[in-house]
Amino acid sequence: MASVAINSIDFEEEVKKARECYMYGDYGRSTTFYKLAIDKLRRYCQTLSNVAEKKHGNECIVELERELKSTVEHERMIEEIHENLFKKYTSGGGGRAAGGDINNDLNYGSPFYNAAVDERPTRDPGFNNRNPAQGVAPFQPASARPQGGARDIRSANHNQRGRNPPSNAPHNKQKQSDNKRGSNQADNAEKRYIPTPAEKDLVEGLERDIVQKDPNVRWVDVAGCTGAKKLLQEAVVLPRYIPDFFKGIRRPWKGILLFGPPGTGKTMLAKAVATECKTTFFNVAAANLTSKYHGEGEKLVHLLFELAKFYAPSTVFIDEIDSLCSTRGQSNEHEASRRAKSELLIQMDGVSGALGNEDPSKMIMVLGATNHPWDLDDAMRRRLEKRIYIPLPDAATRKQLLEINLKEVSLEKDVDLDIIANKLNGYSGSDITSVCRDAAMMQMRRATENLSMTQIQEQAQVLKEKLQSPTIMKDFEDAISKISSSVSKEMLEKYDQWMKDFGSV
Ligand SMILES: Nc1ncnc2c1ncn2[C@@H]1O[C@H](COP(=O)(O)OP(=O)(O)OP(=O)(O)O)[C@@H](O)[C@H]1O
Repeated sequence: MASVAINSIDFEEEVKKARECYMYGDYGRSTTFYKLAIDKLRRYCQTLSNVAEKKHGNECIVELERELKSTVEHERMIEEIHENLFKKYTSGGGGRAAGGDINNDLNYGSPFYNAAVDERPTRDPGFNNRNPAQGVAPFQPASARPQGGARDIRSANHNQRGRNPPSNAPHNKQKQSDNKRGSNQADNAEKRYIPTPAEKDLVEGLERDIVQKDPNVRWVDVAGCTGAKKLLQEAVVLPRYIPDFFKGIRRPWKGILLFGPPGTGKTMLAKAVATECKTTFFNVAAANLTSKYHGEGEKLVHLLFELAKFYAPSTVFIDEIDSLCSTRGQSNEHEASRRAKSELLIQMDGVSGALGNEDPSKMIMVLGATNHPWDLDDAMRRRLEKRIYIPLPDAATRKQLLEINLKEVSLEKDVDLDIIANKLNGYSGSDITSVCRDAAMMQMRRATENLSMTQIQEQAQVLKEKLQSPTIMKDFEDAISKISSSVSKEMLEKYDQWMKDFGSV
């Protein structure tokens, strides 16, 4: 059939999706999209008066119906395979362990899956080797064709199995709703979110850049911040362990804001929350939501929360949240970021629903961080109900930070950490890390001061011994004189004021 010239109407999108779903083995959704497309095209043809156009439109309908029929057949075939497998395991031959889950058994990763026996459906011997695109009619536009060539239909079937067990198998009903979007791997394997073809790239990007299974930062790794730790424990950790108490008026907070000068440990605190609560950690730089994935911010935010629900319990940490949720209606606000922001607000409202279901294992906690709390949108500020100030470290915390940073550095006896901590008044945690790093490098600088690269190579062994000598007090004094505090007095006054106006204690 010739390519269709009726490009202007909106059934193209349905055809595109129908074919995409078909290519990826998602026959159920493919069928739905085909039906929608056919319906739209049929109605469109009824409005045509030009005979040739009408004839062409009807030819397209016939072609789409043919594609639909083949999709339905494939869907049936997959269901049949599942049924056969089910019969096999329930007739006693499969040796399933008591209490085992048939859905797990149907996964390829399962010990019950035997590729040699179960792989190929018998109904259509050529099916597994066929490029699915060959089976479908060339209804264009070409843009509607999936890019990158056809995917192996066997892996598509694999996905189909992992994703949705056969709808007509009664034993699967419960599991099916629990496991709607993800593959349910064998018992000990990690479950994975299976995206739709349209979501694939974004989900892969999110999983690569954002999801962290174990951030591995404990409370003890974060110096000071005692008040913040206590509040976070009360707000995040305790509801997970004693959910019955955190109901009604005591319901957990929808979201928490960590604000304060840069480099004071906000990110570390968020990671510690995720580690201590054993939640999946989503570490999102808000700016990425609008810039890195051009124009897809809204979709990305939506998917981010889909993933968070799927991998729940989750902690969604949004750093620099002010860059996404700055005061609304500013003339320079881009439409895409406005939409992403609205989606974030909607999703955050939904998060309380996740908590409201009273299942702590489904809990999603949104933690925002900002160095510019005064730039936050009112709507977002309201949703970040608990607002915790992470100030510059006090003297005791500064000493603790020095100890943490210098635990692998040998120090001369004259090094007095209390004196250094006093000198670092006004420095942030990351400023202190920089001072320690610089001080620890002084030894190497002294040793290599007048040497060329060639001489350094030649004297490597002697140098190595010299570098064993400890860091001295003067190294710290020199480092402090070179590195100044990154936070100004005016900024600190601004934080204090905002804390008085909007902060939580
Ligand atoms: N309280 C702290 N305990 C231990 N290390 C800290 C602390 N505060 C800062 N640091 C050091 O500073 C670095 C930066 O900390 P972190 O990223 O948590 O700060 P932040 O407040 O999130 O900064 P920003 O606002 O710039 O994102 C850490 O990797 C760590 O080396």
